[in-house]
Amino acid sequence: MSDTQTPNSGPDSGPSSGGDHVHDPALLAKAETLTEALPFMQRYAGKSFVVKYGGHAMGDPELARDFAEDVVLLKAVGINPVVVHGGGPQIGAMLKRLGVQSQFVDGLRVTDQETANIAEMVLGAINKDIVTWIGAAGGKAIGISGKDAGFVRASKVERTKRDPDSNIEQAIDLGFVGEPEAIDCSVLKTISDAGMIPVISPIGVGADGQTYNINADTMAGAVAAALGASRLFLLTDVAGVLDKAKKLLSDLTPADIAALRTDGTISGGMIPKLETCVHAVEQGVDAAVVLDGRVPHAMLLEIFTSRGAGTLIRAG
Ligand SMILES: Nc1ncnc2c1ncn2[C@@H]1O[C@H](COP(=O)(O)OP(=O)(O)O)[C@@H](O)[C@H]1O
Ligand SMILES: CC(=O)N[C@@H](CCC(=O)OP(=O)(O)O)C(=O)O
Repeated sequence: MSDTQTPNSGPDSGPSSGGDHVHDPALLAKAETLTEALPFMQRYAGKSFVVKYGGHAMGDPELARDFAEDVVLLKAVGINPVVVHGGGPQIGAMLKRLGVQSQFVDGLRVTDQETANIAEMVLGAINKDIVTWIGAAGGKAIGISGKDAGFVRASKVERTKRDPDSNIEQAIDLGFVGEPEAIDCSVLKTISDAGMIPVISPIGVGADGQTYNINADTMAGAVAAALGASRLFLLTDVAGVLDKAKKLLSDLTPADIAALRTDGTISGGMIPKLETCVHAVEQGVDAAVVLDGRVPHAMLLEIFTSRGAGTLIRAG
């Protein structure tokens, strides 16, 4: 320490004269926030957290900066964050610009070869943006898709729908929509062990080399399950899962989610999101959380304070 520096002369040390600042409530509140975080830091050190950053949560550059800072902070306190990103709205905008029609079935984009190519291109650009934000926040990120080192082998998603007239199950062809069949976690561990943060684009490769468009929630859940992650965070553009009266549901089990789906409370993109959460917790992930990505530092508040945010999903 230099001669001119005193123990309280940090950038935010407040009034410099007298002893009053020792009891400065703002300073004490900051110290309390840090000590409140301590048991959580101790509990989670060395654990993997998978964070899915949705396309809807990406719009605001300030929020993107906050998100990157949160991820870098997790890494700095010994947690291994793994980022999986979406980009649905951005893919939709590009398809529109190029005059390509697009439709969704249960939150999944029907994907022909041209759509798969465009999705891969748009997701690749988003991937590098996130890598750059993390770099700007002082972290080191490596951007990869499931094609890199072939780490996500995908297979075609098969869906059926019951025809209301004949009551017969009919196959629906979603094209090149894939789901992870096998994930090679050694690639992620190599990146994490080297002090870097993997940033994953939701593209997989089939046994035959075919490119598959994977819903980013599905990808995140599969990565979390394969890693045996402690937490799966799904950042989106709503406060969490809402009931029919738009009230936040703060805790859900897989049985609750099945009932919400049957009675139509959840629809669209929330369907694959919650399917993912159920799958992840049933595969051993301790908990999944649907979080509001519009709230600055939503993830830090959820992880390092005792006030929960969003909707927590645990195995029943
Ligand atoms: N019960 C529900 N509670 C909250 N959101 C819901 C519900 N049912 C459907 N949704 C929709 O799910 C959307 C989130 O999914 P999605 O659009 O795929 O987001 P993201 O791009 O962040 O993954 C919300 O914006 C909302 O429109
Ligand atoms: C098969 C499928 O639906 N793939 C998604 C992949 C991106 C995604 O999931 O992005 P969000 O998380 O932002 O919605 C798509 O084409 O939109």
